[in-house]
Amino acid sequence: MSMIAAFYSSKSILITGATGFLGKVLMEKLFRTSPDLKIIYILVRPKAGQTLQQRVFQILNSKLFEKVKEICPDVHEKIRPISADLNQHDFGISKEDMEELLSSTNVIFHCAATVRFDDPLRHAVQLNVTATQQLLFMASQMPKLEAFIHLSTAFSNCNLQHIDEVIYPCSVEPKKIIDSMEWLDDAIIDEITPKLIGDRPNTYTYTKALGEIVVQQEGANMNVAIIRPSIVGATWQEPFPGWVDNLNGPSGMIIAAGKGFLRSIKATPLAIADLIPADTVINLTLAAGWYTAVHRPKSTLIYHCTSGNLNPCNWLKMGLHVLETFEKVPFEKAFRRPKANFTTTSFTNHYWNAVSHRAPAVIYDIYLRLTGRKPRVTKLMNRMLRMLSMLEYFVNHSWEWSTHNTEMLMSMLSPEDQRMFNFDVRQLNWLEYIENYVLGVKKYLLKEDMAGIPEARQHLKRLRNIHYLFNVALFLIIWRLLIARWQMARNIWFFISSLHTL
Ligand SMILES: CCCCCCCCCCCCCCCCCCCCCCCCCC(=O)SCCNC(=O)CCNC(=O)[C@H](O)C(C)(C)COP(=O)(O)OP(=O)(O)OC[C@H]1O[C@@H](n2cnc3c(N)ncnc32)[C@H](O)[C@@H]1OP(=O)(O)O
Ligand SMILES: NC(=O)C1=CN([C@@H]2O[C@H](COP(=O)(O)OP(=O)(O)OC[C@H]3O[C@@H](n4cnc5c(N)ncnc54)[C@H](OP(=O)(O)O)[C@@H]3O)[C@@H](O)[C@H]2O)C=CC1
Repeated sequence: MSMIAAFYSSKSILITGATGFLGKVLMEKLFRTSPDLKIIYILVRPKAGQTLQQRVFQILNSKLFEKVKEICPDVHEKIRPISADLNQHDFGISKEDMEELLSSTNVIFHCAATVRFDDPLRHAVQLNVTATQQLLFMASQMPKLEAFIHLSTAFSNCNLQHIDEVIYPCSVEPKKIIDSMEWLDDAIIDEITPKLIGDRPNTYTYTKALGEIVVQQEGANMNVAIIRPSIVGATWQEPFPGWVDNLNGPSGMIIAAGKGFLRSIKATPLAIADLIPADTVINLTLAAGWYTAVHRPKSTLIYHCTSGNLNPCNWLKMGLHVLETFEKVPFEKAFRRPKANFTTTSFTNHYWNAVSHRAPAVIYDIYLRLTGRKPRVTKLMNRMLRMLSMLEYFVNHSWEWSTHNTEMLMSMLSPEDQRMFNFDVRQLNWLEYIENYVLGVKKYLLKEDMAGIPEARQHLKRLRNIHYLFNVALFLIIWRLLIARWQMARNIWFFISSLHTL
């Protein structure tokens, strides 16, 4: 019997961010491996005109939960959505709900965060720091609490090159930052943001670092652990390979490349592409929850959930394999053929952005306008370029994350748990993983049917012919202009014609 699965059976578990990418994989795994668990409370806000129940219904009816519904048919009754907005005081939770949460919760998984890189500091602090502090305050009033697991990011200290499983101090104490957000106005916050984030690239990584310090300080008397995943990608094995449901990180870029929008990217080809599958992150998270509650380590343990030092893969290998997979499973209605390369200098990057990204978008929009349709490609292209500029930092640096705690945890698991909650990335075959990732993006994100592959291939052939025609036409126009204006070009032309008549 799995010790981890047995631990979660009959437990009341509170999850924040359960409607997010990792939160859903976490809930799925919990229900699949511990169908006897008592209840999962999820803090959810109503969104896009949907009630809490509708949001939960949508999640449970997705493909991700198909296996769970077989194993745990009463899953609907075991999820209790609680109306909560982490931006509000006490999260806006009703008195009755709060009482129930405080008296029943055994384990907390704190996954909610803003993962947007460019969020204004005030908003990022509110969600990634203040809300974490408030949740810890709630946790301190839970008599039955056994473990508090905080999801952070391996990039919270990305200003360092070698990162250990420790919490690093920030120049200003989180409490001072939280306080100052209350009285500083937006203009001043915007002005001081670059100074505060210092050599980190964005407010996300900075506020996640502050969040960790808060966890260490406020959670000193609790059983707390921090998980630091690197770049989370589609699932590797469970519940099935390739599941992904948002555009963050590499997924959006895979779409952009597969649809022919992304043709070049400024990246260091041999830098480590530290991707980690979502199910690996969740297996480690659940194992850490069990270990924290049962073994009660004396200090807050931090677990790096990264692949680089155990099973490294670089951007070149990854990029090439993504492109190779497009040949097997092309995406439908591509804008251009999927073909991309890496640029390494700012000059070549600007050049290829102009020639391969902006110019085709402008030309296509002119065509749309001429045929009476609404131009839209330049807008899409600008959005992609913005995203690309935000990701650039992460594809041009390499980090070394030590993984002593993660390896220690692995060694503490029974053989059964090592199989059921596998987070040993040494077993990951990158080529197979990337292929399934691209396939997953096609099926679950783009919702494209595999039956459409022959038509997608035909479309790519048409694009290739248009490309050849375009190049020939361009060549003839330039040549004609040269002959008209340049004596040397005329001489060459006469020379070639005379060769032909010989
Ligand atoms: C020689 C061979 C060469 C081979 C070459 C091969 C090359 C070819 C192969 C290529 C593949 C392999 C390499 C890939 C490299 C990837 C590197 C990844 C590094 C990741 C590091 C992560 C480290 C940290 C990890 C963490 O710890 S955390 C997780 C990471 N966090 C994020 O990734 C959030 C980022 N995002 C934002 O920060 C905001 O999104 C923001 C961008 C500001 C926009 O912001 P804004 O303009 O306001 O737009 P939105 O409101 O967000 O969206 C507005 C509209 O755009 C949509 N849309 C949002 N996004 C995206 C998106 N991506 N893509 C497309 N659309 C998107 C949205 O659906 C909405 O559509 P609509 O509803 O309007 O129709
Ligand atoms: N994905 C990645 O590449 C990585 C993620 N991480 C960390 O993992 C955790 C989960 O990330 P991921 O699942 O990808 O993120 P998502 O963006 O997919 O999910 C974020 C979750 O937080 C919830 N949330 C946001 N704001 C509020 C709010 N005001 N009140 C209540 N809930 C809110 C969202 O709810 P709603 O659905 O209502 O928006 C959603 O459920 C985060 O802590 C992140 O920092 C770390 C490394 C990499």
